[in-house]
Amino acid sequence: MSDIAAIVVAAGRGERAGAGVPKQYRTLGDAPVLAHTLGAFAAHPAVGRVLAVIGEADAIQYKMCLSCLPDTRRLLAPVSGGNTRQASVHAGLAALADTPPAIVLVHDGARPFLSPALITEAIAAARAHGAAIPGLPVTDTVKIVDEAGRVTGTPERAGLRAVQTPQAFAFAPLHAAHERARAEGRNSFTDDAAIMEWAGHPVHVFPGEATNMKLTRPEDFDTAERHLRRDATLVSRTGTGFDVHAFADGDHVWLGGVKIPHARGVIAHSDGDVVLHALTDAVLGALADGDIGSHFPPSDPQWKGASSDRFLAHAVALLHARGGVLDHLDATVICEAPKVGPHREAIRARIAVIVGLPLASVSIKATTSERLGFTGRGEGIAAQAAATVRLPANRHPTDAPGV
Ligand SMILES: Nc1ccn([C@@H]2O[C@H](COP(=O)(O)OP(=O)(O)OP(=O)(O)O)[C@@H](O)[C@H]2O)c(=O)n1
Ligand SMILES: C[C@](O)(CO)[C@H](O)COP(=O)(O)O
Repeated sequence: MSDIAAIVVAAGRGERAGAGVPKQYRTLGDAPVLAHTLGAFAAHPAVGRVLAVIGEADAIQYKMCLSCLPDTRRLLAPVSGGNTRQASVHAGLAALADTPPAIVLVHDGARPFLSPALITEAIAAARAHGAAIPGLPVTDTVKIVDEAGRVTGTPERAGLRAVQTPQAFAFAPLHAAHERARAEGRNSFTDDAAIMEWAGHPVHVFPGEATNMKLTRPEDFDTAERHLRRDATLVSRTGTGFDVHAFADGDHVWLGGVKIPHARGVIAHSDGDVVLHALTDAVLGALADGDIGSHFPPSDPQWKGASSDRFLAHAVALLHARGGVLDHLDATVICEAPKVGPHREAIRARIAVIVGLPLASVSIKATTSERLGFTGRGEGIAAQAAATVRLPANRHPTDAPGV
């Protein structure tokens, strides 16, 4: 089982959004808000368990959400929340404490647009820093105002971040901090990072996503519907990639981010992972944005021996930065040996985690070249790949006529 669990808090009443029904159960597109949110975690390859914290009276609405999800296998039975967000998160942590995960993600049920890449980033940042939260630079000037409406201060804007969820933590210290806050009657923390700060833990901030809005006020639902409609107007593009490395002395090769024992190694500036290189070129091809060599020149010493995960992650980050969505990856390894079959599922799982796709959208195939050519003679290994993405029409400079 994965050592990562997600707690989705959805026990609020949505007073500020109005409409007489908790906002997480209002319909957005073709499903309740909460179904979108839970679906994002349930489909993420790295998340093993998803726990919803719901209102005591909301069991029927919650069941409706489940009926909108294609796969509910990783969803645990929901638990009841408390009177505050803090109390609801505490209820979720308490429910996980008997079989604690290493990392827990805490997310608002009312933030339905988080991307798979943000979940991947949150997990990586929590592994690296213990406590990590997504945040965006503030674009308005922020004032501190007293009860009479008088400005009492203007904080330096450069150091401010508007923070979001998923907030990601090593489970044990977050659980302990929540327990301590509860025992000491500290009940007014508005996010989990604040509890960790209060308990003396450093918290790292990584870039959030402008689209990861929290539905809070009535007008937010119009923005959310517009966001969904924009998604429907994305145009599909396909890119292809191809890569070759010659065999040399060594005892392993890297394929799709997995180290595979083999009687030979490869000659390469990086780790020589033909699968990740071909996939990186395929994503860059779909973006019409050069190739792996133009983004990571082999002449640059910093890429010497580099793990190729970062090349593919970079290409996918470029796609997201342009408002695009990665839909599917497909690669074929061409070699006489090593045999890819025994490693296929591990490779698919690793790639799924690197790019934040569900496993069902990552395909790995292999073929020999019938002993013909350089692969047939065992002189080297090759891979070809295709990436299917969706992009906003006319967003990239190279879409403009004449460019
Ligand atoms: N007692 C609470 C309060 C909030 N939440 C959840 O925490 C998230 C962020 O809270 P917020 O946007 O404030 O939601 P509400 O409390 O529902 O909104 P409002 O304050 O307008 O009533 C939401 O997904 C909400 O359902 C919760 O699980 N339990
Ligand atoms: C956790 C949070 O979403 C981070 O921005 C926010 O603090 C929740 O605040 P709310 O008052 O419960 O909406």
